Amino acid sequence: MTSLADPVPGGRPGEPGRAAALTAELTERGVRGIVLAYVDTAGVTRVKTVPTARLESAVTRGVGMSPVFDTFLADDSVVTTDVLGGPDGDLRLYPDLDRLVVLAGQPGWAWAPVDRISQEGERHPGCARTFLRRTVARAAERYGLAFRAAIEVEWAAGLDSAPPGEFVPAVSGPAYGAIRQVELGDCAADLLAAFAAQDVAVDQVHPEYAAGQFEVSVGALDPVAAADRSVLVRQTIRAVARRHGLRVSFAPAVSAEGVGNGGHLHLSSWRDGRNLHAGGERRYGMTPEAESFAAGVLARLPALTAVTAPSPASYLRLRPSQWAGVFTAWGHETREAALRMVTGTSGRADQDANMEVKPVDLAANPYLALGCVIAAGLDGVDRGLSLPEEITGDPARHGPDEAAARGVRRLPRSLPEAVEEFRADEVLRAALGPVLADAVIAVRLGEAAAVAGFDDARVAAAYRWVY
Ligand SMILES: NC(=O)CC[C@H](N)C(=O)O
Repeated sequence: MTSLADPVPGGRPGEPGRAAALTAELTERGVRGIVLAYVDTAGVTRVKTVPTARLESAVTRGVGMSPVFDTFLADDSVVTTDVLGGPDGDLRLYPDLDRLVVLAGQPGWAWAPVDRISQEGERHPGCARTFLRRTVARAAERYGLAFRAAIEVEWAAGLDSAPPGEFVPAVSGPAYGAIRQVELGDCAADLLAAFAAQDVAVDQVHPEYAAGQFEVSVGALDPVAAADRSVLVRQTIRAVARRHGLRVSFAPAVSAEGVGNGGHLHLSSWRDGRNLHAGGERRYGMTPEAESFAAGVLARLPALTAVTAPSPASYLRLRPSQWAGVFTAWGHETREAALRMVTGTSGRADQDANMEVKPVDLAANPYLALGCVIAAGLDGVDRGLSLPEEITGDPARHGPDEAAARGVRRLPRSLPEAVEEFRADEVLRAALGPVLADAVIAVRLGEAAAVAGFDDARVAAAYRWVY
């Protein structure tokens, strides 16, 4: 286990000088408190907040929080593993000062992601952010690889004045329609201003397919920063929307029917500043290593689903022909393939080429999802895997025999099915380590048990407002 003697990026205990200077600057800017955020195993963002004057103390000594949240469910009940879930113990939350942002959509507040560290100064084996950082460091040390990642964020805008628990779309009009853009225009403009003030590089914001649905795509960063950014983007959307009388849902399925909210993950692997997904001799410019990386991800998609689609509501979204990518297939710019090779505009492939993993939603803990996808890719590199034949069109149109002949499988249709795949996956479990792997299994089975006997509408309702 790593100790605090190793550098903790950002919130380095023993950096009181930096924290003091920052405290003065934040106070000057009218920041009253800092939101300290992390994402639990179930995918719920949990926070503590401290007054700005306590930042220095938070940076040097951390802020207490029980480890019990590692096995919290989305409905705030608790399951247990051999080592997690009891009432004992405490952890310290250390804010990462490199990622501290003054929140433009929540005047008076700043925000920072945290690492969770034991009272003795050991890294907590259940800390998802530490897991992702460890995975990225392993890729650098062992393979000389670095990554760039971005997580798309889809959300449904509902009226805050709707009866509690209900979703009433805040905008009307067709998918991708100008009507929706006009109806959300003031809020979207404030959102763009908030993102700009927070240094979140936005590629685009647009009305999406489902009722009240929008999407924002942001620029790629190193994986830990990309996961942090995904949490910050949601905090920002929620806060700005609220000031416009809107309530937002990032749930995989806001309603039982129709297209859901995805959290597609874009990832490229790099060596020595070169994008390995461009300029290579394999299909669509992939280098052999990028192809093996992609093939490793493709091979493990059924087990990855337990991490990337972690909610019972995820399986309302993961249905064929709804752009969620529910078959183990890859293609070039193919919207129904679980793995889509994106080559970008001609002339920019060396910057833009990446792979998009679609069966990912925003119930997923972004640190666990990115770390597990990277671990799967690295295993593909280890094994020198090649990609099978690509697909075009919707795999759903193939009968079972043809699909089997092409090696195309439907991803798990339920959380318990996904858990069975995950349980059998030694590579993912080893990457996570036993504490986190057991937490994933216990929490997923707990979520499945919590909705046993529910019909689809009740499942959608149970998770509509928690992520
Ligand atoms: N444009 C899109 O890619 C839509 C994605 C879709 N909403 C999903 O659930 O993944």
